[in-house]
Amino acid sequence: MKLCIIGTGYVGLTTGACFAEVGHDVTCVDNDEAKVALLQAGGMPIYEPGLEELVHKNVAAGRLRFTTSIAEGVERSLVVFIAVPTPPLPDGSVDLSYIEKVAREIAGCMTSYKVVVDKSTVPVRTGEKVAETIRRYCRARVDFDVVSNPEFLREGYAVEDLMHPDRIVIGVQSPRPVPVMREIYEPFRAPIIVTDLNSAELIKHASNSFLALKISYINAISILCEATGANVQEVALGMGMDHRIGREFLQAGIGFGGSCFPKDLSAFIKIAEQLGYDFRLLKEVQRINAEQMDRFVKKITDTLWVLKDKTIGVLGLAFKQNTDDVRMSPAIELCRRLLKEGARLRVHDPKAMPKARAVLPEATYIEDMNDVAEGCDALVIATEWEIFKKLDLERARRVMTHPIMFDGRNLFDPREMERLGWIYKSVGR
Ligand SMILES: NC(=O)C1=CN([C@@H]2O[C@H](COP(=O)(O)OP(=O)(O)OC[C@H]3O[C@@H](n4cnc5c(N)ncnc54)[C@H](O)[C@@H]3O)[C@@H](O)[C@H]2O)C=CC1
Ligand SMILES: O=C(O)[C@H]1O[C@H](OP(=O)(O)OP(=O)(O)OC[C@H]2O[C@@H](n3ccc(=O)[nH]c3=O)[C@H](O)[C@@H]2O)[C@H](O)[C@@H](O)[C@@H]1O
Repeated sequence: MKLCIIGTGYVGLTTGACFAEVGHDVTCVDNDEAKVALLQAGGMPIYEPGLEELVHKNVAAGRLRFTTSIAEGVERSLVVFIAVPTPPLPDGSVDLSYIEKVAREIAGCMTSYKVVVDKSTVPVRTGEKVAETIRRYCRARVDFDVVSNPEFLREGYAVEDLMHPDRIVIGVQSPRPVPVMREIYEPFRAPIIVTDLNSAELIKHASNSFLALKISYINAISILCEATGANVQEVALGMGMDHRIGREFLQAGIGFGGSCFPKDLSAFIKIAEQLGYDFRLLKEVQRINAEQMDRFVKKITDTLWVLKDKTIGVLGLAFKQNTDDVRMSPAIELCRRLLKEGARLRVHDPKAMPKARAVLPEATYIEDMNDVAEGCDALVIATEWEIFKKLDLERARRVMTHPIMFDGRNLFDPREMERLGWIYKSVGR
């Protein structure tokens, strides 16, 4: 099937590569000329495990190409996916100007029937507006269908999630585009849910909000664990083994971040408000998340007392492991809070240092994670990278003024850390 994807970012690029991998003919479009030039030259604008190989393989096979021209992509394809940003506005609602602009541009160059699929995360009723816009701006007066096909991939596992999805959601206004959508997804062998446009859009916001709720729930439980000497990881395990609850998304920590959960929560609360419902449950999820960071910073200041002129080593800058993405990263937020208190920072991340430098220029960047502790008054774990479990703890202990670790991701065993001579503080244990 000939497919076009508009917006070659985390979602567009990984989706495009996976569609090509299963045999579709894919044209990825982006209006960022530098990004397209980089991709055409064989470079990669993002780090995502397995993606580079997939892109190179499918470009070489002639199934994947990059362009800055929407007209070229639309002309060549039957199905046009929209995967452009939907960032938050200051009041929490969604900036839909990228979607609207792309919808107009697609309409302007359509000369035959197209299926226009929204993959960006959008408020309920956006698909209806996209359809109206295309109708208004399509000079050629050709037929089209608008489909909502939300994306559920996680950064850091994007290729795996796309190749083996739990489900595919297809929201339609009529049955006409359903066979085409089924054909696109048939190679992925996943359950397909066909529903109406509004339900599909709600499924996406409701899913992300529920996952955020799960994290805030376990973070709230971590407070009770700390107050009673219980262990939040064991509580989470005991809860999660009930298959109705499930074990995932029960990792207590410094709170969730990233380019999606915070913005999607705000958006969902705003949409609910516009529809006449005060979604207080989700406001509480936001409040618990903000307080979790406050509590962690307080843990550091309670122990170190004055942070001014102290040196703190921070391991982790990405918003989670396996990615170089620092958008709305709790680790970056934590660094900013420590800098504000007057601390000096020695920081390291396996992949996110180039992107972090742009938003956190005040820190000293250390190439080797084992060199971070040198001269530090404390070490902080801010991102759940598996590799940090291999930190040379004995060497770190020797080169620090005092071996204190604040583990915001519960990577180490508290008893073992104490045995090794550390003052060790984690979350909910
Ligand atoms: N990042 C993620 O893990 C996930 C993101 N989403 C949603 O997918 C959407 C896209 O997110 P990301 O891929 O993270 O964003 P991104 O910022 O990484 O990529 C978006 C791309 O669209 C391009 N673009 C903007 N306007 C354009 C235009 N007029 N014409 C052509 N290209 C244009 C940008 O240059 C950029 O390369 C958002 O709605 C997001 O909420 C959904 C699931 C997962
Ligand atoms: O809509 C989106 O963009 C995506 O948002 C999330 O994916 P992502 O933001 O890539 O990352 P997650 O793995 O969900 O982690 C988000 C944040 O929650 C934190 N987290 C996650 C899980 C957990 O148990 N505890 C916890 O604190 C992570 O550290 C991270 O800061 C969802 O998991 C995806 O299904 C969705 O497609």
